Amino acid sequence: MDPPLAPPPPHVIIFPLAAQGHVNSMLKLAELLAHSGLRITFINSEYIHHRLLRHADIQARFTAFPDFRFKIISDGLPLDHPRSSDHFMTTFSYVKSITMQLLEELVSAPDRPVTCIIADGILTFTIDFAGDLGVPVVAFRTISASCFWAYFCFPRMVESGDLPIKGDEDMDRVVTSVKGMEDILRCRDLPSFCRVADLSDWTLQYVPTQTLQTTRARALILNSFDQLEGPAISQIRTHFPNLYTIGPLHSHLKSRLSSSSPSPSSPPPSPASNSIWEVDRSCISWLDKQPPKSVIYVSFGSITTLNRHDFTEFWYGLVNSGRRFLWVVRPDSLAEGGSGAVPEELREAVAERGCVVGWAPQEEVLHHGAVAAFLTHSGWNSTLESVVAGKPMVCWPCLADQQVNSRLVSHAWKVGLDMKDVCDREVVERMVNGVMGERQEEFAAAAGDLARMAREAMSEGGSSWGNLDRLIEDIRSMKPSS
Ligand SMILES: O=c1ccn([C@@H]2O[C@H](COP(=O)(O)OP(=O)(O)O[C@H]3O[C@H](CO)[C@@H](O)[C@H](O)[C@H]3O)[C@@H](O)[C@H]2O)c(=O)[nH]1
Ligand SMILES: C[C@H]1CC[C@@H]2C(C(=O)O)=CO[C@@H](O)[C@@H]21
Repeated sequence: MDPPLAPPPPHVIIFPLAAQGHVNSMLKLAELLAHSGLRITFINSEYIHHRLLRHADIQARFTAFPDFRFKIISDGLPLDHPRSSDHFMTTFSYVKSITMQLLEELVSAPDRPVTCIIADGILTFTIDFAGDLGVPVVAFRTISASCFWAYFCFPRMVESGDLPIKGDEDMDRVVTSVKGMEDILRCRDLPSFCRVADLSDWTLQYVPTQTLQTTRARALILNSFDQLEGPAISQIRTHFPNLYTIGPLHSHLKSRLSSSSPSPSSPPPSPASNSIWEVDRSCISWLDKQPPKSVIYVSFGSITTLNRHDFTEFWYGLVNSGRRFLWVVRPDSLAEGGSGAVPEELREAVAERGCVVGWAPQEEVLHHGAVAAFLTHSGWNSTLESVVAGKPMVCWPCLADQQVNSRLVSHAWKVGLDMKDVCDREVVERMVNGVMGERQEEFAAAAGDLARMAREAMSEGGSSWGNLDRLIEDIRSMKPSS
């Protein structure tokens, strides 16, 4: 008699918000779980998938896992829609309207019984729909634990009078109702959505509500590590007994792939690209020609746009600093359209000391020996990548969680400067020279310590490594939907 067939591996559906910063970290998680033998179905919007196929190596990378599938959905917008930062509020309601049918289709596939769904923590309606189908949901919030916790404390902030923020005079008022972070947050450091006087503002209601709804998920995954955000993580644990801090995911993935490579002495795999923009590698050749630690890398992420005034102030501040700089200016970076071209009188200096590309291999750039520091918008992926690379930061936060993240850099970890709420050429010049000049050693030492802690967390025996093993065992213990 033939031996009984081995049961199929657990099948996990991964459901990110259709945005570069979310897809990036959730694709890294997908690769980690596939690498451990789980079956994955990754839900991508047509817009994101189309661009990943064009600009990243996802086809080649994921065919290595025979059981890996992409499920393509619409985000409700035409493919040529510019998708600036405020389009998410439109897509949330459209994606919610199609999610029940989408999950019914996936869960009813006879050959791929679903074990669980890992859903973006900003899409908690998935918990209800999956619950109706008897499928557990694990939430993955792609922002910092500190920002997640600030959103979670929203009701306490309103009750204590910390919110609403009454106007400019309030911005430096200390916020005392985010437990564990009383000594660090001012009004101006709260997520940008808090900068409204009307508490019934849609976004101010939606994002904290999604955060509070997360308690109804079976578990919570955060792309962070215990030593990086101890105060917030210990508070979150009191509400989420099943909490998995498994970050920095981009580097955790490399650590796992290296440890399982045929010859551990082989160089770590080059960072897999999840870019939805065409990467211009000419900046690496340019960096190769620069002296060690002589360049400041400048990038404001995948959705931030700048108005003409801010663009001009950054151009003058960077040139006047006298430093070499590599600046990512996405084709859609300028809020009013146009190319963000160099002001005529700066062209000679830029030609001499600057390099401008539309999209860079950021992880590789941050690890390059010529790069001394990072002028960033403080998106969470960029922040973690700079932490792992041991590079000090100048932070110019724009949106959402970035305000919290920049405060962590300057006042919790002390690995850089926070240029929050200012865009002025003298300040840009001063801050760039602050991290690259007189205080360079101080910031580099602190950034080096943080990078070491990150390496420990995602090495075998570290907290993130152990938490990921625990998450995988938890998933294996779940019964697939019949
Ligand atoms: O030239 C570039 C510029 C960026 N990146 C990558 O693009 C990602 C950008 O992610 P992030 O730094 O998190 O910024 P956003 O794209 O703005 O991410 C959105 O999503 C994040 C996760 O939820 C939030 O923290 C941010 O505030 C939000 O704006 C990072 O992995 C970068 O390595 C490149 O590869 N090349
Ligand atoms: C545009 C933002 C709305 C919320 C998302 C987010 C989050 O809190 O998960 C962070 O920044 C952006 O990616 C999204």
